[in-house]
Amino acid sequence: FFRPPVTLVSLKLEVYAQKETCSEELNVERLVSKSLQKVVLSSSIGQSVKPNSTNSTKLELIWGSSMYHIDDLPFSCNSLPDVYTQFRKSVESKSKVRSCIKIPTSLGPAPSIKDWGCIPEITVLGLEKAKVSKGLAFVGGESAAVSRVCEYFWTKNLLRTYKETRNGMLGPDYSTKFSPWLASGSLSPRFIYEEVKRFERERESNDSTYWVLFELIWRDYFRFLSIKQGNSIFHAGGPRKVEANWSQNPTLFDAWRNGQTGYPLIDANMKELLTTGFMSNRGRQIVCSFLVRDMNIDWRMGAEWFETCLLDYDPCSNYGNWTYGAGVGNDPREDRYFSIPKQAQNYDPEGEFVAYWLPQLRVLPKEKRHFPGLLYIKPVVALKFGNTKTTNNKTMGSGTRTTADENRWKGRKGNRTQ
Ligand SMILES: Cc1cc2nc3c(=O)[nH]c(=O)nc-3n(C[C@H](O)[C@H](O)[C@H](O)COP(=O)(O)OP(=O)(O)OC[C@H]3O[C@@H](n4cnc5c(N)ncnc54)[C@H](O)[C@@H]3O)c2cc1C
Repeated sequence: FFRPPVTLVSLKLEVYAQKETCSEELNVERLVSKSLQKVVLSSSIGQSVKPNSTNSTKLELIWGSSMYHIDDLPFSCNSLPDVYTQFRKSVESKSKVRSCIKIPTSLGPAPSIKDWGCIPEITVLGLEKAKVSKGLAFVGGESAAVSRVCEYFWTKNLLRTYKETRNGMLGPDYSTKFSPWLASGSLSPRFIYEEVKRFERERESNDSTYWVLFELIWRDYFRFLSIKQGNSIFHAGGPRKVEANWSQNPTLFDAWRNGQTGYPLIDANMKELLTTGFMSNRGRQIVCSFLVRDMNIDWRMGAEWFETCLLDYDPCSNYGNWTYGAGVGNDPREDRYFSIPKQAQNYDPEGEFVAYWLPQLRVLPKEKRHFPGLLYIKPVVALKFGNTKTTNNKTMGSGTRTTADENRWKGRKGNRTQ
């Protein structure tokens, strides 16, 4: 599936798309380019013209997905720093974010294409519209994306407080919710950068206004890392080739993906993902840690489930974050355990989030909602560090991975995950 952010068939018969970095996407680029060379064109008088080197339709790939342009990095992608902070400090001091290109006043007439096809209604696909009162109703396209930037920054003034609210889990406004538009190419990170800078000039400049850029630099970092690390971001051992004895227990994995683990914080997050295609960053870190640390399940199964469900799925950010979460990413300091009792206490102290997604918990007093005991599903695994609220985030080591598990996985995901 090819999702070019901008695809224009001009009168010169060129197709423009954004340059991708990961192997499956690069393969699609090659296939599209090859197929375009075979496109038979109609001349102005309606005759078929044989494609040749001068008249065949060309695929023009343009770098456009990151905030810092790849050509403006102070190092080549192959010598990218292995630690995020080094990358961030380097680009912040040595590179400049390019301005957005001005929108042309006119693009000329649209090419005459008889049948554009149509996008099927979701009911035709056997799906139903989810009824979610506490979330953002994502609408596709650039206009909706720009409206969201305008709403979040200017109308609601939420950029001022982003750093304090960004770890929330419930509602439309604890974080920007820009990611689905960024992933589909409907929103440029350079546009967000310009709007942040304008906000800082016209309203206020503080830690929160900076923090949106800080997060967008993470996004850039994962994209550039995918060039440096190639397919190793899809491999069990990750870029560091860590040997670990992961399980692929289907019962445990199904409990996780269907939100039936017996831990309301995990189940509520997984139900949100299944229903809406979105999950907060806090939720993603918690369910990832639970899958790999408490369940010891192969992190790639989790990453692939996210790939299936997420509206903002992007191979670089998804597999990049999963490798970090599983402790196989290039920076071992990011190898963290998220204690469910502690996360529940800090980020959902009133049990509002879990009660929203798991209505059966609403009758319980707030302090019982995260550990409802016999009133809820029996936990499918015990927590590594028990149910105490005082457990700190811990760094854990990993064991040795078996060849049998590795072979089973190869069958599912092809070459990319060898
Ligand atoms: C296991 C896991 C998987 C993830 N998979 C994806 C994915 O497939 N696609 C995706 O876009 N993000 C992914 N993320 C990153 C992050 O969770 C989402 O970008 C964020 O939750 C989107 O919500 P938001 O736009 O409101 O973020 P905000 O908090 O408002 O952040 C603003 C923007 O910064 C970027 N950003 C923020 N955090 C991160 C991060 N950790 N890594 C990379 N970029 C970040 C995003 O583009 C985001 O839109 C993943 C994180 C984890 C822990």
